[in-house]
Amino acid sequence: MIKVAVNGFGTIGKRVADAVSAQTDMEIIGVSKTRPSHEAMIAQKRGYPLYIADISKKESFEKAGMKVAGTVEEMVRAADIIVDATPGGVGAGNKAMYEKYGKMAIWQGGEEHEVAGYSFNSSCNFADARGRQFARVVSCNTTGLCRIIKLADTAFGVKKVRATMVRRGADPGDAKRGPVDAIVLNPVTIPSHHGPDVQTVLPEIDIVTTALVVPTTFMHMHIIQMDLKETGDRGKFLKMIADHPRIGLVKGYTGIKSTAELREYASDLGRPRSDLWESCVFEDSVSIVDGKELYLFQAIHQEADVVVENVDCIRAMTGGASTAEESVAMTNRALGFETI
Ligand SMILES: NC(=O)C1=CN([C@@H]2O[C@H](COP(=O)(O)OP(=O)(O)OC[C@H]3O[C@@H](n4cnc5c(N)ncnc54)[C@H](O)[C@@H]3O)[C@@H](O)[C@H]2O)C=CC1
Ligand SMILES: O=C(OP(=O)(O)O)[C@H](O)COP(=O)(O)O
Repeated sequence: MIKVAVNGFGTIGKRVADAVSAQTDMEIIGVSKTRPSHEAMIAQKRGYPLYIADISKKESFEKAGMKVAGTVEEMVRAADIIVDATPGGVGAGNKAMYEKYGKMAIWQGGEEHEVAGYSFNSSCNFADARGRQFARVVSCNTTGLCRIIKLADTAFGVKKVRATMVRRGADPGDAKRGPVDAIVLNPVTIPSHHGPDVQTVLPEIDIVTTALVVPTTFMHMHIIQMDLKETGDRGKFLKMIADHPRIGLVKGYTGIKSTAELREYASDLGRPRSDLWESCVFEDSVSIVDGKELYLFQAIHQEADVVVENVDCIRAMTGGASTAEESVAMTNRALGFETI
């Protein structure tokens, strides 16, 4: 059993903990919280040993009826590998602690590529993770871009990519963030960080991205155009998408044209937390113009797509599976996850 600790039990961390604990070859040995919040209560309910960054807060957890297993440092010592899902920028500060105890660690997309020197996506570079002490799972948008670009590149060769990300303003539980009434250019400058971030995984891809933020909470929407090296074949590409274990096809006949309907669909499917671990490509949007220009829309559930990638990254680094196909199949099976 691979002993996994989750440092930072928030939006991503709590999902990674549940996904890890569903696997037959991994176990959660601890999760960390800074305050006795509603998420700490859930950790306790799930039976995850609760560690705290600041041990002087122990009493406040105990007053709230929560058992504290120890400090984050003690949790790190007990683990084989740590998934660091602390807020962007905080995780890098934990590197010295992971180095001190010689532990493997995985950071999230809110950290710079340089924190690990290696960025991961299971559809693209699984084998390169083997034997590494550190890795970073790229951000939710970058994960969605990597999956579909790699697939198109495999099918027809990709000459260049131009993409725009329409990003959700805040996660559903994030009451403090906006915008409430604005379309925000984020950033105003071009490119957004997503293009260079894709190149940390797929360095040969010519890509420019732009991004804006809108007042929604569930999913990002990508408008993607790729110039192909060979003449594209729509039928072949749709079949490849349908066969991909991490990309789902939103069929035209479902009538789904929005993130709101996708959320309803995920909820009706009985997905935990309405999570869509797969990229959701709108079938009717997939178009090939003048033979070599591919266009499509895809929706990306920001809270979910990186979760399954973290599970695969654990296996890739620890040698728990020898190929991406093997790990992806194990991860999906344990979660009862079949793409839409
Ligand atoms: N929320 C999203 O849509 C996505 C987030 N990410 C990345 O995942 C990482 C985590 O983001 P979220 O889960 O959204 O953040 P979050 O704010 O929901 O959760 C972070 C958790 O870390 C805890 N924490 C804060 N400081 C800590 C410390 N010093 N030690 C231990 N725990 C601490 C907080 O209490 C909280 O539970 C970031 O790098 C972010 O960029 C990646 C993909 C999507
Ligand atoms: O990784 C994400 O987005 P990103 O791919 O745009 O960096 C998550 O949606 C977190 O984004 P946030 O930095 O807007 O909270």
